[in-house]
Amino acid sequence: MNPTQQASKNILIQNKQINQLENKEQKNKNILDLLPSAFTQFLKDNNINLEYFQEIDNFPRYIRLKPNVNISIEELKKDLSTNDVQKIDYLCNFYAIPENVKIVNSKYYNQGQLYGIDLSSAAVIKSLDPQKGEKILDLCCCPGMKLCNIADIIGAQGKAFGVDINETRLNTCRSIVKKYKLDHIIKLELADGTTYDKESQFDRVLVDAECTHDGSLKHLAKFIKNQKAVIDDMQNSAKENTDSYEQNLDEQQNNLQNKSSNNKDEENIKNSVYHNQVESLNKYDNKQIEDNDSNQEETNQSVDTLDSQAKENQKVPQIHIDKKKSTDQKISNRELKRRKKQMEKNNSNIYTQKKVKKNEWSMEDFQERVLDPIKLQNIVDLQKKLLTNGFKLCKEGGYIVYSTCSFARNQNEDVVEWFLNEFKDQVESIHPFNNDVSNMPACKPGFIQNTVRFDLFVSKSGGMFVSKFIKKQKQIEN
Ligand SMILES: C[S@@+](CC[C@H](N)C(=O)[O-])C[C@H]1O[C@@H](n2cnc3c(N)ncnc32)[C@H](O)[C@@H]1O
Repeated sequence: MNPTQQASKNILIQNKQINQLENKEQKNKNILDLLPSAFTQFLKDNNINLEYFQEIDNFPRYIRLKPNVNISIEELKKDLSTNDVQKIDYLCNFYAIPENVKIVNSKYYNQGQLYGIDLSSAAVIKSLDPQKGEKILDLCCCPGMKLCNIADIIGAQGKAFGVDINETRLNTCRSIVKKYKLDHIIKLELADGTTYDKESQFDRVLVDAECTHDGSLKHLAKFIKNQKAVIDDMQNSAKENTDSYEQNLDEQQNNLQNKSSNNKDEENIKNSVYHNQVESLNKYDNKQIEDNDSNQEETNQSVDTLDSQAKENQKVPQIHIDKKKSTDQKISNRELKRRKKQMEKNNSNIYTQKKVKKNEWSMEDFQERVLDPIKLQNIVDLQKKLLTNGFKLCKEGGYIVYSTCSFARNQNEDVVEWFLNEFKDQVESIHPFNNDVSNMPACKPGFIQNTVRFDLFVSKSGGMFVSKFIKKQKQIEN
C-alpha cells in the first residue's frame, strides 16, 4: 500500500471510529438528557420519580355514576363500547376506562347520569367526607366536578355553595349543574373567595385552590411521550443511515486494497468515498428535515400558537455542498462532528415549541406557568388568603380540606405549615383518609404529617395534593 492509499485508509478508519462513538452516544442518549434541568430539578425537589418519564403508559380516564344509577358493569361496557371497564372499589360508583373512550357517545353521559371526573378529584371529595343534609362551601368551584360530587352525596336536604371569581368558568359550571339536575342543591355565586362572606357558617369547606396546575404533568408527560416517539424514530433512521454508511466504508476499503494503484484510480476512489460520506450525511439530514416537517405538520393542525422563533429552530439547516467544486476537499472530522452536533441541537429544539396540542404542555409552558418566581409568590399569597377565609367560614367542629393540583411544595406543605402556625390554637390537622391507606391506595404521603399526594404515576390520575383540618371548638372561659 503506497502512502496515499495508507492516508485514505487512515481517514476512513478514523471516521468510522468517530461514527461508532457518536452512534453509541446517540443510543445512550435518552429522553431525560433532553429535558431542561429546571424541569428535572423541579421533579427532584418534589419527590417525583423522573425515571417514569422514560416509559409513559397511556393513562386511564375515570367516570362516576350518579348514586341512584344502578347499571351492571356489562351494561356500562356496552354503553361505552369497550370491554375494558374496571371498577375502582375504594371510590363510590367509580370506574376506570381506556383513555381513548369517548364518553360523549354514552347514553348515560348524555342523560346526565355519568360524569367524567379524575380519580384524584373524587379522592378530594372522599377526604372532605360530606354527609347527607350538610351545608358545604366550595370556595373555588369551577368547572364544578367536585361540587357535583358533593351535591350527589349531601342530597336534596343539603345545600352546596359554589363560589368562583371567573364568570366564564362559572357559566360552564352552571350548565354542568343543570345537566346533572343538581340546581336545587347547588347555589353558585360569582365572588372573590378571599373576601366572600356569609352570615351562617358551613359544616365543611373545600378550598381547592387556584395553583400553577403543574399536577397536569400528565399533559406534559403526553407531550414528552410524543416527542420521545419522534426522537426514537430519528435515532432509528440515523442508525440505519450510519449502518449503510459503514457498509460503504468497508466496501471502499476492500476496493482500495484490490484496485490498481494508478493515480487516477486513487483520485476516483477518494472522490467516491467522499461522495458517499456527503450522501450519507445529506440523507441523514434529509430524513431529519422530513421527520421535523411531518412532526410540524401534525402539530400545525392543532396548535394555536407556534411562534416564529420556535418554527425557525425546528428547521434543520441543510449544508449544501457543490460536489464538483469540493472533490479535492476532504470532509474534515471537525465538520462531521459539527453536523452531528447540529442534529442533536435540532432534536432538543423540539422542547422550545409553544403549546402543541390541547391538554399538552411544552417545556416553555412549564417554565412560564410553574417556575416564574413572581407568579409563584402571587399564587402562594392567594392560596393563603383563600385558606384563611375558608377557615373563617367554617363552623367550629367543622372540617376544611385544602387541595391543589400542583406538586410544588411551596403551594402545598408550606402553605399548610403557615396555616397551622397562623391559627395554632384554633385548628388541627387530621389525616385526609383517617390514616387508613387501604382506603386510598392511589396516594402517597406528603412531605409533612397528615398530607397526601396523588403522584401522577402512582395514582395513574392527575396529580393532587390533599390536606385536611378540623376547626377546634372554642374553650369556654370560666
Ligand atoms: C383548581 S380550579 C378549581 C377546580 C374545581 N374545584 C373543580 O373541581 O372543578 C381553581 C379555580 O379557582 C378559581 N379562582 C381563582 N382565584 C379565585 C378567587 N380569588 N376566588 C374564587 N375563585 C378563584 C379559578 O377561576 C378556578 O376556577
